[in-house]
Amino acid sequence: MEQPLPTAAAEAAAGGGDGDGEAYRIRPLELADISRGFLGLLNQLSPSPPLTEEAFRARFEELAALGADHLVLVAEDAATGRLAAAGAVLVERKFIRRCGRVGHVEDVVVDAAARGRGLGERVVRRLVEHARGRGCYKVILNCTPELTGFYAKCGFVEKNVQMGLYF
Ligand SMILES: CC(=O)SCCNC(=O)CCNC(=O)[C@H](O)C(C)(C)COP(=O)(O)OP(=O)(O)OC[C@H]1O[C@@H](n2cnc3c(N)ncnc32)[C@H](O)[C@@H]1OP(=O)(O)O
Repeated sequence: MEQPLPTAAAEAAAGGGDGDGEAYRIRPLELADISRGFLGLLNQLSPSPPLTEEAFRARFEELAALGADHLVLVAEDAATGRLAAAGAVLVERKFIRRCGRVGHVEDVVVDAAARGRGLGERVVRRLVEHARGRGCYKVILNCTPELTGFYAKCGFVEKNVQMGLYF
């Protein structure tokens, strides 16, 4: 039986479930989303080799075990049932800042055909609200310079620089 990630209740409590007659319903990722275009959506973010259903399920269950500290949101097109956007936030638990928490926004993507209608901003704002509801004192993300305007619209300000080391 299909179960949404257990973060669903916490996310709903933080303002989720806005399916009230809107064209897109933003909700937590479900196992069945593999057949609603989730992987194709992620492919628009970063082209990857195809993922088997088994691998998808294993990763889904791994993330579910993290509870509300890891939330993947998707936007479902109410008319077609296909996914039009996705994004994730994970909550880092620190020792500093009196054992403070930091939200990390990752893997935000809107289907090419649905861009420019405010969907990306809606997803990001919902991820931020989730992090705030989990007690985070800040939310951070990495992006290319071309996207700073988009994230500024979502309330972010530029701070420091990103560094990476790839294997
Ligand atoms: C942390 C990360 O995940 S970074 C990776 C981000 N994802 C990608 O790059 C994947 C490919 N791109 C996309 O999926 C989309 O273009 C997104 C997610 C960047 C934007 O999604 P959209 O739904 O098109 O954005 P949305 O319509 O919500 O835009 C909100 C506002 O930001 C503005 N905006 C959107 N994209 C940009 C941009 N690249 N530069 C500047 N402003 C932008 C819009 O004009 C809009 O402003 P307005 O309110 O004044 O009209």
